[in-house]
Amino acid sequence: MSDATQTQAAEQTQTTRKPLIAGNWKMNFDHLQAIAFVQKLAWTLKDAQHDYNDVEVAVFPPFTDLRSVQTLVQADKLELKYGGQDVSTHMSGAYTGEISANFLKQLDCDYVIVGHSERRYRHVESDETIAAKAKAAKDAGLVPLICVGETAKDLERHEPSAVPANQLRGALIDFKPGDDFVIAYEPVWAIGAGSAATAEQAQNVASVLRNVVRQALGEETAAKTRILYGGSVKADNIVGFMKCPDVDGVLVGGASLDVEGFAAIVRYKKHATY
Ligand SMILES: O=C[C@H](O)COP(=O)(O)O
Repeated sequence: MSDATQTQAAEQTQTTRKPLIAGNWKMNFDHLQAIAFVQKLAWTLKDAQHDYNDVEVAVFPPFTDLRSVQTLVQADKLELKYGGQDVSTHMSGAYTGEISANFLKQLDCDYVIVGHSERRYRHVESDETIAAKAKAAKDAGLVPLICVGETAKDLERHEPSAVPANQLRGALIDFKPGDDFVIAYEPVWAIGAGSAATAEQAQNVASVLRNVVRQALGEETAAKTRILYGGSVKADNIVGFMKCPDVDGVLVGGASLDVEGFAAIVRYKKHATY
């Protein structure tokens, strides 16, 4: 398929992919703060008449908050999705400190993040480990949100898309056509930096990543798979990313910890001209 045909195909299918705005809280908020945050977010979005069918919203609290979030979501019948920030490659047994995908599923998690750069680099997780985590999530009925991204050092030696594309190929090794997963392209140099990639940079890598999915799992899977951008996303830069044909949402870190700021990101269509 030529580049032009691929871009045209991407533009046509983007409308069928529901945008996902995801907040990764990282190691912030205890369970009481989590309850207060989710309640306030739900009220803010309700007041703003947010349509969750139009734009999906998910939060990724620390493990210790998940039961509280589940209780609140169920009691108040919230349409908010949630998930874990990491998962074990194992399902049960003598793995001190690990949390299995089945445990997350039992808490009605929808998603789980795998391969975040803070795990890849600070916890030295290999592509093989991340592939095993993505498989464990899938096998338990969770949708893995697979993070990929290049460091500033990678950029000295490679094209921007080279490392993320390789990471994605590695993570998808056990996936079949039709499987559900989400990809988050997070250039490591933009995470927590205060300065994001440009929309053009995000689109260029996202389109390569969609091609990786196309080559590995076929056109149908490539067309339905959502690709998020992450790295210093805020209310004042999200619109540029959401206009990219291959970007279907964002994974927000720091700016997801402020209810008003995160709600403004969720409501990006209100401050955009489409
Ligand atoms: O998971 C989220 C990313 O690491 C982005 O974090 P950030 O929005 O604070 O740059």
